[in-house]
Amino acid sequence: MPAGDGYDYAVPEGMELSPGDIVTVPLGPRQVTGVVWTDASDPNVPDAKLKAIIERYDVPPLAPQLLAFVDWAARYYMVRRGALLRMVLRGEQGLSDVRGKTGFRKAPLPDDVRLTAKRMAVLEAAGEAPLTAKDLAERAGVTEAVVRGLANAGALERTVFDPDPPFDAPQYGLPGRALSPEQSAGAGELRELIAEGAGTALIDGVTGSGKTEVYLEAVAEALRADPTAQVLVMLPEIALTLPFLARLEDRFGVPPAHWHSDVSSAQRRRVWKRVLDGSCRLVVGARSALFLPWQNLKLIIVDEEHDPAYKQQDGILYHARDMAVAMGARQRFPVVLASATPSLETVLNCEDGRYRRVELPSRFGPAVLPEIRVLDMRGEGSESGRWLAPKAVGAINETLAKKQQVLLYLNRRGYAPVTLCRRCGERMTAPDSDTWLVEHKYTNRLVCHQTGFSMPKPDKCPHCDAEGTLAPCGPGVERVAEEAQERWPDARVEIFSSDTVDRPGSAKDLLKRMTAGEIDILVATQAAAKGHNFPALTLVVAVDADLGLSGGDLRAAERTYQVLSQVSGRAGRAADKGRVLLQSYQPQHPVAAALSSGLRDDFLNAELLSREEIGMPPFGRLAGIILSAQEEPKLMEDARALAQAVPHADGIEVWGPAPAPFYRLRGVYRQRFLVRGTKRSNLQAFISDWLGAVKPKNAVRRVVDIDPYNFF
Ligand SMILES: Nc1ncnc2c1ncn2[C@@H]1O[C@H](COP(=O)(O)OP(=O)(O)OP(=O)(O)O)[C@@H](O)[C@H]1O
Ligand SMILES: [Zn+2]
Repeated sequence: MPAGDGYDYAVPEGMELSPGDIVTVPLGPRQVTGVVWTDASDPNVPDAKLKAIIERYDVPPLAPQLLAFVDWAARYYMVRRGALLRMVLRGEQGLSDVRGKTGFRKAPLPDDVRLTAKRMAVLEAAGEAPLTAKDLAERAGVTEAVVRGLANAGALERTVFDPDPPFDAPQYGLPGRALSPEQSAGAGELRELIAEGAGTALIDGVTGSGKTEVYLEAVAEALRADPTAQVLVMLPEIALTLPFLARLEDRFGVPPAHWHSDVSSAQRRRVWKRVLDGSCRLVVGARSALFLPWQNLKLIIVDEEHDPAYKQQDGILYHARDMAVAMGARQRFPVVLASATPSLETVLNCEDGRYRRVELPSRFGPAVLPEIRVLDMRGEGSESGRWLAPKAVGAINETLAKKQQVLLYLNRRGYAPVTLCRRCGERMTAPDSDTWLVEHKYTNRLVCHQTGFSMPKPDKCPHCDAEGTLAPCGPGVERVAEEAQERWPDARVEIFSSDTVDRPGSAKDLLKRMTAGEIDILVATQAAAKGHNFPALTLVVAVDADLGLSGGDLRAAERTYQVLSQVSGRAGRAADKGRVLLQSYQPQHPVAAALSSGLRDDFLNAELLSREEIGMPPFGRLAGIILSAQEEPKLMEDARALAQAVPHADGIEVWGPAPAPFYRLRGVYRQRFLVRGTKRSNLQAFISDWLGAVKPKNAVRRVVDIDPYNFF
């Protein structure tokens, strides 16, 4: 059924079915996996016309509360039920019957085996535990034929096994670490929440206060209270690191199941299958883990709840934190959010008494919060072509002299954000988008960060044909790293951004080297801001603390505040006190003031007030409607027709159409409406009436974004 809202099928004689059963059905010329939604049939479709269900899988049915949630979420996000169900079925390879599969594992190497590079890769990937030819080939990056060839040569042992064994049960009875009195009190409150069996709590604790230790107590309690309870610990993708998994393994005695975009298909299949049969009881995952086929979910932890990465930006535009809270409320289980910089949505929910607030105001152990200073770049700016102010250079000198580590934070990938022709002023843009190309020196290419388009950096200006006139403008991480290496030739300088850690494993390596003190200066984008513990890191410099304040985004100030406090929170997490320098051209901005004074709540209150004044979230509700088409006239026609058809509704306003900030992206033109309502408005009903009244023009795509976070 993952096609639309559902289809009717006939049940063949002798097949017993109930809602939630997973089946194979014919759909047009194909056979697809579907889920039985109801046994009620549509009286308008004569039984004789129905095609029959082909097969029912011998697995437990999806839980009734999961079906109900899919229905609810589909209505909330105004998408087809089938589209949401497709996310639930994302591990459907777990349906194939794999009992008694042939697997391959390490064997003593016979002398006469010819070893090629591909064969070596397989031998390296093979272990004591058997893997199917497919899984082993995937790990080694070769074809299955290579695996079979090695087995035939006697270098791998063939064996029959279950490739998706159940997960070992988490040992909730192990003692956790000794908690501080503050942490104990917090854990006590969460245990109360588990006993009550419902409600949302926020662990509001400064960076390094030990929020993880506290919520792990709640996890243990939920596992203990119900022998079939399942628990999900959700993190932003990027924070799902090895040290975090190791911490969970320490606490519960077994490696936790984990789920995110980088897990192998074998792991994905196993987790999905074992969540469905209920034997996998503890999953650590990124946002999509919310849609695993849970049987008895009893607790969700949402760590770093403020993180914008919880909002999915393509496909179904859901917000995983919001969905977790909604799921808990509808299925009656507790949800625990954690953050040092909670979102305004969550802050307001706490103030209105809807969420319980658990506070951890100080760092654990001897560590204290770093001292934060704003460097006024208007007075003490850097020399031209350089990006570090003299005071920052001085502080870095002192830190390196003490053999401590420095983090230079700049949320801009690449070498330079803009490439200009010095002769004619031409700004390099992508050929099919209104986006600037960013120079990446590392690869010597110009890259569009919106679409991923890239091209070699040309020798000549494409506009005026002058040679060698294309010049980088402004800094990216690569350029700051270049400056650091020039100034401190002996220092070990490395870059942490999605370009330098693009392979699975490379981020792990880099974090390991940083933790072990093998890097002196780490130049990093937001990728390094989250959750890491670098014991010898005592100085953080935000190279451009204003970046992010511009752009007219509703949440610009809030996000800048959050990311700068998170980055600052990396400094001085062990015994040595940390220092943070924020280079800013707007030192009087409330964000800078709140960071240096440490008066977070003043900032939050001021920000709440200004949102309330303009009726914006979290006080009002927003939805975006994005129209896109390859042909501009059709797009404009559709936009005008919609603009004329805006229905009247009390408390709801529609703005637009306006060109989206990137009007042309990948050759597609985009116009946008923004709908604002009050907290009580039914935006979905309004939008559905409105869009339903105007038949879309051919080839114009309309996407509804409920609770938008991005306005491009
Ligand atoms: N009770 C405890 N016993 C021993 N070590 C602890 C305890 N509580 C916290 N720690 C240590 O303090 C450090 C910070 O803890 P943790 O990572 O849980 O903080 P956090 O509040 O999640 O921080 P952030 O918001 O910065 O990610 C970690 O190295 C952790 O191991
Ligand atoms: Zn030119």
